[in-house]
Amino acid sequence: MQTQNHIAGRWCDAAAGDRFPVVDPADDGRIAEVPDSRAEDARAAVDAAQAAFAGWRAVPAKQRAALLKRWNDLLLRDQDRLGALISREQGKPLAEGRAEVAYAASYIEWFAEEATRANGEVIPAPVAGRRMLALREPVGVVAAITPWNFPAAMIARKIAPALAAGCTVVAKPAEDTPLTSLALVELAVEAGLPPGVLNLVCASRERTPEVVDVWLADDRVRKITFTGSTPVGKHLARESAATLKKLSLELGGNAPFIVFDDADVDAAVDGLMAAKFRNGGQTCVCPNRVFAQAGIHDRFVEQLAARVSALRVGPASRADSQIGPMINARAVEKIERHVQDALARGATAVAGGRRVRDEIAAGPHYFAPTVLTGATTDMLLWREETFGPVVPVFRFEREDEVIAAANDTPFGLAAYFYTRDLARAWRVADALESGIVGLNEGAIAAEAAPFGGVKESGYGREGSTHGLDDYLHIKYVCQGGLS
Ligand SMILES: NC(=O)c1ccc[n+]([C@@H]2O[C@H](COP(=O)([O-])OP(=O)(O)OC[C@H]3O[C@@H](n4cnc5c(N)ncnc54)[C@H](O)[C@@H]3O)[C@@H](O)[C@H]2O)c1
Ligand SMILES: O=C[C@H](O)CS(=O)(=O)O
Repeated sequence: MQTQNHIAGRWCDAAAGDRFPVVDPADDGRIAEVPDSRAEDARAAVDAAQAAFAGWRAVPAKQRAALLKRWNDLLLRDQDRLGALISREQGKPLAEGRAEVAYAASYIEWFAEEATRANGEVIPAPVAGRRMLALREPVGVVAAITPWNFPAAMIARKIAPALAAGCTVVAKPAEDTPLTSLALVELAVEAGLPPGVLNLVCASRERTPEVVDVWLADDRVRKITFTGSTPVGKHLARESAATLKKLSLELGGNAPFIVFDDADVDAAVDGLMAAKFRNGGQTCVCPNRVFAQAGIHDRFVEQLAARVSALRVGPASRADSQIGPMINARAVEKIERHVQDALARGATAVAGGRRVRDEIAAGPHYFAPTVLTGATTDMLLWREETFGPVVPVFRFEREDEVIAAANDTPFGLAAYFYTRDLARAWRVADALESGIVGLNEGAIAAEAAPFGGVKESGYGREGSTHGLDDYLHIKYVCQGGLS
């Protein structure tokens, strides 16, 4: 298990020698300790990335692609080991941990292919004697800051396009889940990544601002790519303005999930189960508010409650666990606060509604998969992202009413709706204010898709052919004297 920073091609402790613990959310048991970095370590990482940039950008794209392909193959070779590590430090069921490794690898494979397609343009000159070109060039040193909920996939979908574009990287994983990122960097080194191209520093929650503030202020860092909460995203946008860095912000969500009277209700329940309970609801694109039209509301709730009540809660060490522990005490406290607030304001729990602690779910961070009916817009879970296994159901009558409700949030990451009316499908897809729309589908994540939000869910796109653009800028070259 790799437990040191990686800077300039060397595995090393923090300069001050401090370390912090990484714990298993299933029981708060200590897994390992990793460096608790400070400003000195952050600067050393930028020094290394800057020193490596000229050489890395000069490597032919096909060679960069070959290295990424080797990295992809190594993740798949070690899928069981990495999946178990993800589940151990993040808590998700083992099957989800393994699936996340494949998901992370799919981004690396995708950008290995995209690396060789960063084509420029020759532009027809409007006047004689000139040759005009648009070149796509790597932006330079990229700082990547990632969350705990998908510790492999989130960092892979940042590092892969950055390296594909010819950028070099300094990265800081979430304090709750650094071990997965360290393991991925270890495999990148095994794949042949040159020293300084990819540098990773770990930091505790307390030391993270000190590390990231160095990167924000350093004008050698030309881009920040961040996935996490909207408040932190806004902080990074403010603080990076002084050196005008390029930004990609994948932030919080508050996804609506709408089921119309004309929907296939069975399919809608299947779609909600897939979208909502992946990673125990700790996913930025999880439905956070479910709207059921009056005609199918009761049938939909009855079917949903039965499915949710049957979900098995337990640690990743049990093969039959479907809902793992939440990441930490703060997460469970927020979920409990949302549920208790909703119940106090008139909601009814038709499934779950409380913490779980039994002989199987023996740790302190479990919450029962929950369905609340009678949800109203004065509840905390209306305006805040619960980030847990809680489904509040709001009843509605008309299409215009539910569109207004769905859009009544500062967030705009994902939205879902189920209908079999073709005209309604396009009316609603057009009207929803989100970067991602699931139409009769709850499982929308894929490396080929442009993933990102609007409004206060951020900007920039990860994955797809658009994902490389965030790591490139366009240089216009005009050659004269040719007539
Ligand atoms: N849009 C997406 O793709 C996406 C994906 C995953 C999570 N998220 C969002 O992230 C949130 C949950 O994840 P989280 O709790 O890890 O988010 P978070 O914002 O607390 O942390 C994300 C990262 O930012 C770092 N960070 C925290 N405070 C910082 C500061 N002051 N300066 C610099 N860095 C700081 C953390 O150490 C971590 O590495 C949710 O809102 C979720 O919706 C969004
Ligand atoms: O939590 C946020 C992730 O981006 C979700 S997904 O795995 O990309 O769908």
